[in-house]
Amino acid sequence: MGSTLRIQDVSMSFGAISVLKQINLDIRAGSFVSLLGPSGCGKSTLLRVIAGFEAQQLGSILIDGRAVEDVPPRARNLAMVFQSYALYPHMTVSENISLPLEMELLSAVQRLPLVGRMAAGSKTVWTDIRRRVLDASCSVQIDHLLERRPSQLSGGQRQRVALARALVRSPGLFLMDEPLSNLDAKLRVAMRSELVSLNKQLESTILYVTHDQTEAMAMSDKIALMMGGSVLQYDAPEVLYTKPGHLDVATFIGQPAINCFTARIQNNTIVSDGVDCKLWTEYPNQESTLAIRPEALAITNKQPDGALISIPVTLDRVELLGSEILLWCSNKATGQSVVVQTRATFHRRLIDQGKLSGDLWLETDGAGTHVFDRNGKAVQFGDAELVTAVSKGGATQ
Ligand SMILES: Nc1ncnc2c1ncn2[C@@H]1O[C@H](COP(=O)(O)OP(=O)(O)OP(=O)(O)O)[C@@H](O)[C@H]1O
Repeated sequence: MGSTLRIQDVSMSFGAISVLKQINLDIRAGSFVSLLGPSGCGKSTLLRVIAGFEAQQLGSILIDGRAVEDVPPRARNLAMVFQSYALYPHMTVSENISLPLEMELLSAVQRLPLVGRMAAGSKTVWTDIRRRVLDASCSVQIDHLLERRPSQLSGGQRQRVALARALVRSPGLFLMDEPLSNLDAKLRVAMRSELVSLNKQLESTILYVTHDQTEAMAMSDKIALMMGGSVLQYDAPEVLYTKPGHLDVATFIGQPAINCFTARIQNNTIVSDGVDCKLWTEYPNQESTLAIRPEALAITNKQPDGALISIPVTLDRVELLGSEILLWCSNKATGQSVVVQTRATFHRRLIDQGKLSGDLWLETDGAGTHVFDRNGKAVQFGDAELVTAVSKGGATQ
């Protein structure tokens, strides 16, 4: 069974540069959690602190409920997998995988070349090591490569060796730092599902560093989105996407990026230039941001009647992605670019029906729409017309 990991108020600086700012994370045993964020936000540093290669100035790390500040890296019951594989070129695959076990299980005498094999108890330990090397290499399907050297392997095979070397000690926690980023796109996708299967099969806990949101969204039970040394949101992937708590989360997650409009909260309504917006909020007056996911917008040549949000636009460019299509538009009043994502077949139908000619509008019923206050915090809002109806004693359904 995997370990639990608790990170409590961890802060860390390199000299005057504050790299981790009061990080708090609770990671369940057996779960797959990603640290996601842009380059330089502190993901690798946090991993190195957990591994014990760097020391935090404040806060604690608890593995299986035990504070590990005074526990050396080797004794923390964890294994790290790096982007660079870190294999020994002069050793065979088998020797690379067995090395961590040899260091752990054999005495200094038993490790001596030739004579070590004859030392007392050595035979039993070596039998155990060989069995575990075979088990680990079978788990990642490289048991047929055990006698090769790293230079005789492809990138994907080398990464599997690095994984097997981490697996062989059966640690409760795996720390993985961008382990797939040296692989080509196709192999990366294949290895993604293998890592998830391995996580479920071994019930091990995996903390996985990546700056690739697709990778994090595809693999993780939960994602900690980091920026500037802080965790902005720690949630399941779909929650990060559908309920971003902060503007930076909304803009980081999603491809193409969410459309953002400068707006203001004015006497309980949300106002944005060139946008007909019928959103209501109890929030106090202030500058804000209105954000709409590209797939939540529909394009029409009929002036929207009753849409919560509509925007008069011109259609500038169409970009085919395969089954999906991007419609790059600009707001007629402000010139601001707005992107719409839709099915290519649906777009074809609109053209055939002559619905992409003449005056055009984008509209949404409020799905995929978010409002953020001047500090970037998510704002609760509702339908202004519904609120008016309720206040006049009208029906709410
Ligand atoms: N040994 C060090 N000395 C000084 N500054 C460091 C050191 N290691 C990292 N930093 C700084 O700490 C910050 C966080 O670095 P870190 O490697 O943790 O970021 P990251 O999110 O993993 O980035 P990337 O995705 O590019 O690997 C960066 O500004 C980096 O320059």
